[in-house]
Amino acid sequence: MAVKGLGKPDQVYDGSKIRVGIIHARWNSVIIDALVKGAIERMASLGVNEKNIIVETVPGSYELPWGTKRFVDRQAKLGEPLDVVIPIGVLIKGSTMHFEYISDSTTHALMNLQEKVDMPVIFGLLTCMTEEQALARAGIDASHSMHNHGEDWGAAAVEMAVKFGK
Ligand SMILES: O=c1[nH]c(NC[C@H](O)[C@H](O)[C@H](O)CO)c([N+](=O)[O-])c(=O)[nH]1
Repeated sequence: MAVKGLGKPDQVYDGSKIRVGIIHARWNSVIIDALVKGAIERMASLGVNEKNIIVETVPGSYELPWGTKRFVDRQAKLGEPLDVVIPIGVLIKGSTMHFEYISDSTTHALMNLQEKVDMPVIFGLLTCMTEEQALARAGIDASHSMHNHGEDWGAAAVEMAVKFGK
């Protein structure tokens, strides 16, 4: 019996009235692209209009917190305010402590950002020990051993924006 993983939603949420921002890093782009695609496809299946999904990028995961804050501010200034934002990054452990420091600092910064931007900031950071782990969590490993985590992030974005929107 599968124990781990996202449980069934308490109801199906209608995303037709929300605007979502996706801001993704450009490191490990093959994995990033699969995660972004999965998030967009799941949100479209929940009624989010693709013209209401705005995609922005930053160089790496470390830039996600500041980039997200400025992205949210910019959209508000344009008169196209976001209801929820999904920062997406893929960190893969190398031979130094770089991975640990970016993973930890970026995670805390994204969590704390929610109060500052007053909207849900979905946690779309993969922190993987190997490339194989990252490929599996984007649903693109050879054995398709796991589903695409981007789909979970898309579903969480719709639920949080609809359930707790302003
Ligand atoms: O998004 C990532 N950024 C990474 N580094 C770049 C970092 O996020 C910043 O862009 C850079 O340090 C400049 O600020 C990574 N590694 O170093 O391994 C990584 O795996 N993933």
